[in-house]
Amino acid sequence: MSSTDSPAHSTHPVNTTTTAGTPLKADATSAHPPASSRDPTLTSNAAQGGLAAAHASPAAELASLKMKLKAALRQFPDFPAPGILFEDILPIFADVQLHEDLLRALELHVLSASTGKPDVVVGLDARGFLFGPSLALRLGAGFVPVRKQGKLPGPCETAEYVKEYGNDFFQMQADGVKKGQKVLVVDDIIATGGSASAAGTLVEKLGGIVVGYVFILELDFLKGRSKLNAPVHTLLASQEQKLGSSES
Ligand SMILES: O=P(O)(O)OC[C@H]1O[C@H](OP(=O)(O)OP(=O)(O)O)[C@H](O)[C@@H]1O
Ligand SMILES: Nc1ncnc2[nH]cnc12
Repeated sequence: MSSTDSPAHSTHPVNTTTTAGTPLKADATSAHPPASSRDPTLTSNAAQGGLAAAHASPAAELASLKMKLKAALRQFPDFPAPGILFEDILPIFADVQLHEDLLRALELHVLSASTGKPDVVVGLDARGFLFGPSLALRLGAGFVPVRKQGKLPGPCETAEYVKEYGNDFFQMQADGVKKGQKVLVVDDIIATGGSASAAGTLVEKLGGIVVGYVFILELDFLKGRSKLNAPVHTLLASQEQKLGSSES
């Protein structure tokens, strides 16, 4: 898998908004890097230059798809709490072509992984449900949800976790994953890694083997991947630091 190992970076096109308004194109700031800068996760020079229409390789196709996906993200300052720059992935799903591009990019990413095809895709409540089942179908894998506490019937395993803006409990049904099954954990965003780490803990409690984690977007300044004990694959990376932070 051509995993994005997310070296230090800071660049992506930025749409911001006032607290209640429509997102606006913004000037670059430390928290909102300039739109013209290159994103090191977009690795193909050809794709960056818009020359990858006829893809010479899966890597070139993936680079081209990433560029389109990244341009669709929106940022909302101070949501859901002051100091949080919220990354909104929903425009991807509102557009048929971008939705298709996302699934193709994730499929390319996973199929190039040395871990091979998983038996089960585990998606995290709630945004991991937006694409987890579709990706599972493409991979010929089952889909099993991790849900917030109190939503699942029958015997469940529970894990508490802390995320970028609060803490919560996750649950999985006790028979959701069978002993020895290979599991790919997917979610839209990794921030602190608390949510994904708790999901991995639940899978392991059920006897599953976590073969990898896949995210659309990584807030790599939070170093969430350090909490995860299996390969981490992210399509895009964003945000050098928290909104309002005085660090350079
Ligand atoms: O890496 P972390 O710091 O744990 O943060 C990442 C998690 O936060 C968001 O979910 P949220 O709990 O806001 O729930 P939602 O998907 O229901 O909006 C996001 O979808 C991830 O699941
Ligand atoms: N900054 C952020 N934007 C969107 N979802 C998140 N989940 C955790 N941190 C987030």
